[in-house]
Amino acid sequence: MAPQLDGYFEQVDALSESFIERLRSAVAIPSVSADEARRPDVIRMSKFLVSELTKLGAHVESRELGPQPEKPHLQLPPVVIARYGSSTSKRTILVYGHYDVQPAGIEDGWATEPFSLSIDDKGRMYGRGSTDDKGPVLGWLNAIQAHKEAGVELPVNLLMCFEGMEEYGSEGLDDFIGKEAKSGGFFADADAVCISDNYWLGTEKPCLTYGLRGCNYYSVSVSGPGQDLHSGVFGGTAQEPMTDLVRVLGTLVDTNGKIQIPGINEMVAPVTDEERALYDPISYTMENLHESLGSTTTIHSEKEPTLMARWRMPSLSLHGIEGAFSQSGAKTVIPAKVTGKFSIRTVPDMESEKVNEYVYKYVDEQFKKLGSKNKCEVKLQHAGNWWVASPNHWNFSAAGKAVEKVFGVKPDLTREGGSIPVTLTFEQATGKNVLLLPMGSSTDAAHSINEKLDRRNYIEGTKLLGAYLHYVAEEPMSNGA
Ligand SMILES: C[C@H](N)C(=O)N[C@@H](Cc1c[nH]cn1)C(=O)O
Ligand SMILES: [Zn+2]
Ligand SMILES: [Zn+2]
Repeated sequence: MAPQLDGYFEQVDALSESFIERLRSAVAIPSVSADEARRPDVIRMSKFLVSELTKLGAHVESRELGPQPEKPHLQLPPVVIARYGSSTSKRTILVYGHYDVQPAGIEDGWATEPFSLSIDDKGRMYGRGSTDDKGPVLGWLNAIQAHKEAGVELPVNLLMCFEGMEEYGSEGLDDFIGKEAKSGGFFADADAVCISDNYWLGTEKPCLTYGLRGCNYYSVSVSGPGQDLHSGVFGGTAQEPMTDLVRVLGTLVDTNGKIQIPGINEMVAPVTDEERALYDPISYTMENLHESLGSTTTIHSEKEPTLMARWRMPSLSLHGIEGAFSQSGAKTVIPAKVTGKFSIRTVPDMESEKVNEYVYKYVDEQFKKLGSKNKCEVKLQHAGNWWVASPNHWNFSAAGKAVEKVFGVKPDLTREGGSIPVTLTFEQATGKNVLLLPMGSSTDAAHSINEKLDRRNYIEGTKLLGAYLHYVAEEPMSNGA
């Protein structure tokens, strides 16, 4: 395999500038799934992928998912599915990624235009979606191209599934995967699944990830007055929705992250001694956290409770308030309706439905305690389950060998604090092992301002994805099903 991989690696290096241009084109499409006005751009991004994959010689289909639940005037973006190779003597690997991104605007504090790839002298490539998840998605396309141009045969059949609603709870995708994983469906012959959509723990050492937290995302709206009011004219005469909302939101979690909703923490599976022992060997320091956090304002001061808090415990975050005055300046308005957004990251053995029940009950109680005449409504916006898999499978061993080949180190085995709602769906629908093989590093600032992907992670990451396909082709079946 060595000469084949060497030829492939050389080709990746030779094509690296064109791979960066491919990422530049993708970042320039503001495919923000949460923003209705951006839906045409999300669709444009799907077309970009279809066109790139077609040029590479893949069989590509753009599959419609129908109207968006709750917003039926909007069509969901299509799922782009593709196949490269169909040899019955090769293993078939299904890869997943998403082409939608989180919202971003220069006014949020970005140092450069978020939808224009900007590369600094250290090779940091800034732009929304660079690491989450356009870089990794394009990594698969780059891997195909470099194989073709190096004249190296892809040692597996590659199935691809790229969606455009991941950052909005992967609406519509579960049913689609369920259907396509069945006999005769597009994904029916997958032997294993690989997802590149999370991050290394630090900046130097790659990792393989076998667990994710789930995410239940809520909105809580408080309304009263018929329209926004002048606070000089109406202040002191009307009960204010914003006052009620911040008081309710303030009861959900404390400064040290302890969730105040009864029943939530009680559902968490106890940590076993065996599990605790897994944390010690992981290469991670509080300095790594400070670097990625951009501050030292941590809740814990030690590595183990920090990693547990991220991977193994639930957390509740407040995200924002729709309808509130948020610009600079001093507008003296009383907003008539405000909607707070918060989410709970879930872990084993939390049950999503129960989490919802506890949240609704608690929010109602807290609002009632205020004795307000305003109206309060709490709703689930979307939910995705937690996932934990076995890393003792050929899918993981192959990825471990690929990491050693490309980066010269053994990867850490990690869990991830973020959520990829369809991971569990893929596992259940295909009945196959799912591996998370991240490309980006801990300092990439996914979802934040100044999101970036380092050139090294993108180019060596492309090598890694290709090398993984070679090692996966060679792994004996005995190691897992
Ligand atoms: C880990 C992945 N790259 C990611 O960012 N996932 C999102 C998924 C999500 C859930 N609700 C909204 N988006 C995340 O973890 O926030
Ligand atoms: Zn994301
Ligand atoms: Zn992502």
